[in-house]
Amino acid sequence: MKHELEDDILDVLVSKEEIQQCTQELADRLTEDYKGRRPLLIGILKGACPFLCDLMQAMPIDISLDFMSVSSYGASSSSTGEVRILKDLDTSVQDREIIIVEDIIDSGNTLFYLKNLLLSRGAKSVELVTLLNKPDRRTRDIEVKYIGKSIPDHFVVGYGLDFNETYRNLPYIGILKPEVYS
Ligand SMILES: O=P(O)(O)OC[C@H]1O[C@H](OP(=O)(O)OP(=O)(O)O)[C@H](O)[C@@H]1O
Ligand code: HPA
Repeated sequence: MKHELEDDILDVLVSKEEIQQCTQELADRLTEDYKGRRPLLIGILKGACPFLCDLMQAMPIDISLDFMSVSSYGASSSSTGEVRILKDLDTSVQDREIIIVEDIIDSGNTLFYLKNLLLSRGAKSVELVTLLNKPDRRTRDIEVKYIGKSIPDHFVVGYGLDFNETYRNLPYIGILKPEVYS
């Protein structure tokens, strides 16, 4: 029998409808806070792509857009939390108001590093928006102003989030069946 992605999902944690609702609420807040300020939205590849696409279309204000791709060095063992930049920005951040867009914040290491990097490059302000937040996993003290939904410490996939580069195209956030890991 044909194997479908859905066969590997134990439970739907955040439905398509709930994702849409969280996204709209975040977009409304960002629209209100950033109108007239032309923020630079920076999407962190690859996981943030579906969320970024939906979020920016729900923000009827002037924005600009760029992307970064980063990879962690085994973050928790590094006190500086350094991450490797695989793709850097095309745009200068000097004096820009930045909104970093993420699908999920887990340890907080990626955003801790990126926020400090962009401030050191002369950004005027840097705020973080994430669809999902896993507070139980946090090892970095970072302020995340815009959070869609806080979730328990499950490994989740879908809507951009992957396991071994699979499941990113599921339209909802799901918990994987344990046997998929083993
Ligand atoms: O808070 P942290 O512990 O730093 O984890 C969060 C990071 O991990 C995920 O990316 P991942 O490295 O899996 O890359 P991907 O988006 O390409 O899947 C996610 O998109 C964040 O960038
Ligand atoms: O729960 C997760 N799923 C997929 N990628 C992730 N990166 C951090 N947390 C997760």
